Amino acid sequence: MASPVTITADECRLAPKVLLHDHLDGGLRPSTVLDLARRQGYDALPADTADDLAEWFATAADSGSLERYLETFAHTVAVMQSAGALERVARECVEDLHADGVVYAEVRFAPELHLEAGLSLDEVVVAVLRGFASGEEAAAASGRPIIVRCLVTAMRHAARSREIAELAVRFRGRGVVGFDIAGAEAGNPPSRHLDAFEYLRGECSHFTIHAGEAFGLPSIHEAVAFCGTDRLGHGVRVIDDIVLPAGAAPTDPSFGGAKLGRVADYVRDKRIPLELCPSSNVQTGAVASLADHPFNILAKLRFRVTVNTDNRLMSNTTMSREFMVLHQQFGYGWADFERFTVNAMKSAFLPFDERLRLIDEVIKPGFAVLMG
Ligand SMILES: O=c1[nH]cnc2c1ncn2[C@H]1C[C@H](O)[C@@H](CO)O1
Ligand SMILES: [Zn+2]
Repeated sequence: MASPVTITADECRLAPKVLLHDHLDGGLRPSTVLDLARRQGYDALPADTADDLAEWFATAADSGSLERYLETFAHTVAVMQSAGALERVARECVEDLHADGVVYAEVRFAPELHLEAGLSLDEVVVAVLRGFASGEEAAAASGRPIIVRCLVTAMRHAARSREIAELAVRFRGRGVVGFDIAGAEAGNPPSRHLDAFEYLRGECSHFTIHAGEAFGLPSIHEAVAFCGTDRLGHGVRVIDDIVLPAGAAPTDPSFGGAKLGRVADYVRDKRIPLELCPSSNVQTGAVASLADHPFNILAKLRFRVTVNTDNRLMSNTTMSREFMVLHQQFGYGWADFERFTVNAMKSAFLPFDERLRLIDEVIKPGFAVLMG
């Protein structure tokens, strides 16, 4: 389906965007990785200019395997071990999202990966929140505010999820709005961390789970049915539980004859948001190509789809670029992007009244301008 309008990259930057799935350690500026490495004496970087490093990350991450994709994080995590480095990376993250026209973001990272130089979990979170606050202040002073909140991630192959869940609750109301698990999915099912999820549910706290990315439907089933997740990180393989009408093309405007299995039905009925990350999903092999991405099918079937970056450095992307990619691939126009953005804002872990305010005062007026 061709879009009735042609959308440009500049216009995408102007759109008020909402980002729910972005990793702090996957979004560093290449120049900052180099600078921090020099200052800290880290000499294992695979390139020594910002351009070469950017290209190295994008190429190495473009592996078709989540495990190999994740290996690239060794270099970013290595230079994020001091309070000063964490604060700088967090502040620059807000600056970059703000420059890209993001109005609300939830940025996640795994505090347990930043303890090598002796920081405590709490000190790590404090440093990151300080960086976010300083980025927000600068944005507010520019007259175009951005709100950035933090999700703390536990690594699914490790055994600290309960401790990290307690960290999320301890920092609730101070900038942390939820919890996540990430890392290599195969062999590390969400149910390994049931204790953390039960604790969070008892605390009326929010969480999302990376599921249905490298591993299929069983992982999504566990995340929604056993763990009770609020959202799905990716969740892209929910498509494996959907049978399309014979001969349906990915751009088919109607999938009325689609047959949903029990898991897909549950995800859609409960309006469980899918944090889809088109470019990253191709790099990790979650989908074979952008043309094969089920984004459009899921959107047409009225799943609660949202657009996300995952790792801006590894995928050499931004929210605007993900919008452009979807526009070029599926012909989406502003009404579609407004719907995906409202989907994201409704699904955020921010208090309800603040979500409504952003929808009514920022997102809808912003898209109204673009729609002329
Ligand atoms: O897409 C992903 N799937 C699973 N784990 C991921 C993904 N992107 C980043 N991570 C991991 C690597 C990071 O070090 C960690 C915390 O941000 O989360
Ligand atoms: Zn992710």
